[in-house]
Amino acid sequence: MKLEIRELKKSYGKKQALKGINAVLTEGVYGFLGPNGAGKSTFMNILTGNLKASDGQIFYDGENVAAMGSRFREILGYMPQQQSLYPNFTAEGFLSYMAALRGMKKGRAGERIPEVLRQVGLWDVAGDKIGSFSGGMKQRLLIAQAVLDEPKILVLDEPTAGLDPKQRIAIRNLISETAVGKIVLIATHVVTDVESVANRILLIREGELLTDSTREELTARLAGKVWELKVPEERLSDITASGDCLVGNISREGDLLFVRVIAEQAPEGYTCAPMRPGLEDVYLSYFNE
Ligand SMILES: Nc1ncnc2c1ncn2[C@@H]1O[C@H](COP(=O)(O)OP(=O)(O)OP(=O)(O)O)[C@@H](O)[C@H]1O
Repeated sequence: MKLEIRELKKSYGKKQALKGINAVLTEGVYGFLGPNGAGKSTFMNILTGNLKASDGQIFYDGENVAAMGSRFREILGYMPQQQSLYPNFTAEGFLSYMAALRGMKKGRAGERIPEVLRQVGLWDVAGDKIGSFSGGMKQRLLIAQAVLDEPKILVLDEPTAGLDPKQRIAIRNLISETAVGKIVLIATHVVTDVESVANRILLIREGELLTDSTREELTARLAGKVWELKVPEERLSDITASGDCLVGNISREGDLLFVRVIAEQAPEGYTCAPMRPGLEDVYLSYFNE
């Protein structure tokens, strides 16, 4: 299974939102990371057929998806950013409706709906109205509709937006479980959403793909460059103003601050411990501006 994106471009008037994206996706989970306005939604909307590209093509196993039409949509599952789901539908009713929209046969929908409701942990509330659901439950229902027709390609746009930390973990685990055997693309600017689940990371900025690498390859580039400094509060501005390092997370213990930085060399004059680079550091190193 292969999804190939060739020189994909999109302009809105003078604004070039995608400037020629090239990528080859095979089975696995891809984290599609970039700051607001980078072009993630534009890319996802083109992939899911909601928006027309200005130029370029997408191929699925060598076949142009534009020519595949509804055959491509049938193998695609899409979880949009959270939207107002019909509050008066029950979870089960909503999935029946989505199954009908997708043209699923009644018998198959009847088998799949209980299956996916169980998978996302909503079986017990299958008959409850969506209006009574929490944000996390709604996200789970959106995942359920995306995987209902057993898509080969699963596209998730900001799957944990608006959720609390516990719900985020539950959604991430659910994505890992449902991802098996598929091409899964998760667009987000929340690094922790993809850190543990994605095999590959695509970084996008201003419509350009900066890198397509494994997490390990990306973090290896920062080996020996991430440090934690112990800094008295009054000296924090020295670090932020120095320009020698990128400043990441800051945590406090009493009067001392623990400041995570990326720097070519250990900053002098501070108690300093080397740290193992993570994806957050990678993100900071690309998108600090
Ligand atoms: N309909 C539109 N008309 C004009 N400009 C647009 C339109 N949609 C998006 N843009 C612009 O294209 C660029 C890419 O936007 P896009 O929504 O794809 O980014 P994004 O990475 O998804 O951001 P976010 O995380 O905020 O959703 C931005 O500069 C945005 O302002």
